[in-house]
Amino acid sequence: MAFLKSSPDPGPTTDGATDHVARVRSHNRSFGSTHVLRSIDLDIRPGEFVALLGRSGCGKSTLLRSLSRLDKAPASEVQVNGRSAVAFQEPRLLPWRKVHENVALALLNTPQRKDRFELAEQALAEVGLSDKLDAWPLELSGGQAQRVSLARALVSNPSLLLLDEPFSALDALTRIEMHQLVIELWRRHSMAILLVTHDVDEALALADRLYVLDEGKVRQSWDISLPRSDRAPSQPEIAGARAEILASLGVKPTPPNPKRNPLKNQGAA
Ligand SMILES: Nc1ncnc2c1ncn2[C@@H]1O[C@H](COP(=O)(O)OP(=O)(O)OP(=O)(O)O)[C@@H](O)[C@H]1O
Repeated sequence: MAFLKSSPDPGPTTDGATDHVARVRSHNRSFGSTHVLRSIDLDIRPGEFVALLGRSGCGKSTLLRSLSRLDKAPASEVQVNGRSAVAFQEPRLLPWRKVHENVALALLNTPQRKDRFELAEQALAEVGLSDKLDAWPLELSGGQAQRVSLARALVSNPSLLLLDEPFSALDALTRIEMHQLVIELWRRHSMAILLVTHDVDEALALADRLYVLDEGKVRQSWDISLPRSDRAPSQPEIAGARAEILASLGVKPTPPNPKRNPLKNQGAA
């Protein structure tokens, strides 16, 4: 079964349409004479998990900043319906605030201190850190700090969660645990997620849809219908999808090591 299908181009903007949490049309962003984003079209539907993949410097974080409103874009180019929240590559916790206070900082519109604490407590329980409420950020491991950052993004109940390479600094095992956690949170909260990543396998494992960005342009977009739990995809299926995605960026997959003994892997050596 082919699980990678070319996704149709986003249609024209319809006034008042609410079939999307984010809609980007002909979005350009330049810094001085450097054109970073060039006529980007992109849609994120409610509850959808979208990955944005591309080489370093192609404009992924710039697009995420437009979507998060950290960088102000014209409303005709970037529309986000509802609240968005971001988790960055570095957890960005305030070292002089306890863990629960760092999470509660995202609740500026919740006036009662007690309510802020309860919501922070709940969000920290969801990421498995009930025992770290009163810890200081410096007492956390990298993975735990990243969980706090996720709790801080979740606590405001966003309809769009923006993840800017939040797992790239973690070791491989912690990264797998974080993938599982994000999928669990995504299912429970039914929010849409945009994950910025360099990692083709991470995008394939997590996303429903994938946009490949290259030199500030959307090169290609795909629907991914890779079953997450019912049936593990076969190695050739994954390899085929990976090769197709890499080809859109003009990259060839790493060839097998010719010195490796092929019999060894078959258990015959
Ligand atoms: N505030 C800014 N002022 C000037 N140039 C900027 C600014 N923000 C981003 N850029 C430039 O825009 C380009 C794209 O940066 P961006 O951070 O979006 O890339 P990226 O794809 O997220 O890269 P990476 O994967 O390495 O994080 C880079 O050349 C960067 O130097």
